[in-house]
Amino acid sequence: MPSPSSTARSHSPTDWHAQELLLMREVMRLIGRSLAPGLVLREMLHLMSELLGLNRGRIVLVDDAPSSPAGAPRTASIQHAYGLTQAEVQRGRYAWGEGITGRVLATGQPAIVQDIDAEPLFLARAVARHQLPPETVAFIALPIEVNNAPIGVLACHRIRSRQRHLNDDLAVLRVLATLVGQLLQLEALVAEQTRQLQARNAVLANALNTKSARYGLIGSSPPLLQALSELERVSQTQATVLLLGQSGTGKELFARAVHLASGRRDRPFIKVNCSAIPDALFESELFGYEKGAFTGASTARAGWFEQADSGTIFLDEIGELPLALQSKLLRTLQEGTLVRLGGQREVKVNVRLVAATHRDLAADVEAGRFRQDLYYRLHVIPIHLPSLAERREDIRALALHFVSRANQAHQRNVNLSPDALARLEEHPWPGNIRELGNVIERLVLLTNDTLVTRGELDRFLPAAAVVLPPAPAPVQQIQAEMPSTPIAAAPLVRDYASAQSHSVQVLQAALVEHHGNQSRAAQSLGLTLRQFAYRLRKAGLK
Ligand SMILES: Nc1ncnc2c1ncn2[C@@H]1O[C@H](COP(=O)(O)OP(=O)(O)OP(=O)(O)O)[C@@H](O)[C@H]1O
Repeated sequence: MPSPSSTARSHSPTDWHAQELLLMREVMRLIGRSLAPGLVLREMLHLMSELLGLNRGRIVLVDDAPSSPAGAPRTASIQHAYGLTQAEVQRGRYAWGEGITGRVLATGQPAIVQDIDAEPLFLARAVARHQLPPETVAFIALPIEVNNAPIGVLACHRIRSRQRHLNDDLAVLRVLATLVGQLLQLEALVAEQTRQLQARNAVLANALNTKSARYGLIGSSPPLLQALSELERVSQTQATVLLLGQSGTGKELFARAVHLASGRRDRPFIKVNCSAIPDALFESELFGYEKGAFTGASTARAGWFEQADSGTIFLDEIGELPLALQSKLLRTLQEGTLVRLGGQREVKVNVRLVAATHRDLAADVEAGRFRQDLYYRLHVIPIHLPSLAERREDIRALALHFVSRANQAHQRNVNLSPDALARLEEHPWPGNIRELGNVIERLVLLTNDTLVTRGELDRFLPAAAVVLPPAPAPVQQIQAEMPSTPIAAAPLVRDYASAQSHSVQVLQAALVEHHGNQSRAAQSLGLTLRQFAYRLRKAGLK
């Protein structure tokens, strides 16, 4: 290429225009080649000098010193340069408002110094005056902005006695300063996303390495690991396990873990949600029926106990089991046999029972709602599952796990900012892990942002006062809503009061009083959990 000073002085306006276009084309080409702005910016400054005679170009950027105390004076320094020695670059540090460069930073306004020798504010700090040509030298400094705030300065020297018009140089420099701002903003965005992905990977890798991951359980908090080690100790035995814990704490996942950790892992795992089955259907569902046992029983059918033979049966919400069936269950557990509804024959079953409840079974025994002998039988190995509030250190890993899962399921690319994760750690989570999972899924589906911050997250967090525990599985909900026409004479059919027996306000007040605990709220109104849940749904509260 020709030397800058010779070309700069002999071009026609058309030549200059061609040089400008060449500069732009070269810079654009470079941007496409590399994401590292250092290379692009240095080459841009080189071409400014080579093609337009705008010499000793430099990019001064605000010093980003997170360790400096709040309120410390801000400074900026030369980060990219062309035609400056190492020592000159080192000297290029400016306080806010200091000299021409500092002023451009402080005001966000461009500065054009026609003659540096005549400008008292000009510092000649980076390049000493005697290093510059003896003729009149101009200095141009333009702000580099991101989101309308100056983050740096693009500056260069210019020999004043050239034919090229100053305004033409300014027009090109303005475009270049805008481009630099965009490049730096992109670089910051990529760096932030990379940092977040690395942090997320670290948390997920850590979670995967823990033994809980073997059962699909995320978390490594001491209370979770404690529950897990109790589980592993008993999994190889045949003993009944009783999982205690609030709704949504992972009782079903733990029940599956008991099954997977046992020698029965290749045999069936049958889950039964006792709170979702109408009383009249309990016996036939659990123990099966013979042909002709009731109207409509045109064929015999094995119940869930038989289907779980040589595997594991998980009776969720066992506190909801009608009293009459509690004694039948006890017999099956003690003798390993059952008799189908309408049958005579004893059928042998080899089933391991895992039961779960969020109720205080001891209190139910006391109140005569639960058989004491069955309670003792179930209570051989109780495992307490911690609430999410007792294991806040797991919230981050769980949240990231749910974000990943929801992103995959809905083909989205949503991330949580560090302050959003901190907000999740502060939330009380009365609905525990299920509530956390639901909030994250809703957020991933509905947010318009790819990076969700604390403020955006707040829109998705429920108001603290009324937090409803989650609903049972959908199929079983349908069963629960079926009219309760007794199939066989059930000795303990609960009285189904009218669905409008309690107003919305009464239902809501009961929930608030019992901190969202549906069982307690139902009890306080003299309703079963199912009756209560049904009314909630009817009232549109669920
Ligand atoms: N440690 C965990 N890691 C990942 N997901 C979990 C964990 N614990 C629970 N979950 C998820 O949270 C949700 C609720 O868990 P689960 O159904 O096992 O709770 P629960 O205690 O049985 O609730 P309920 O008493 O209401 O039946 C499920 O989607 C489950 O996959």
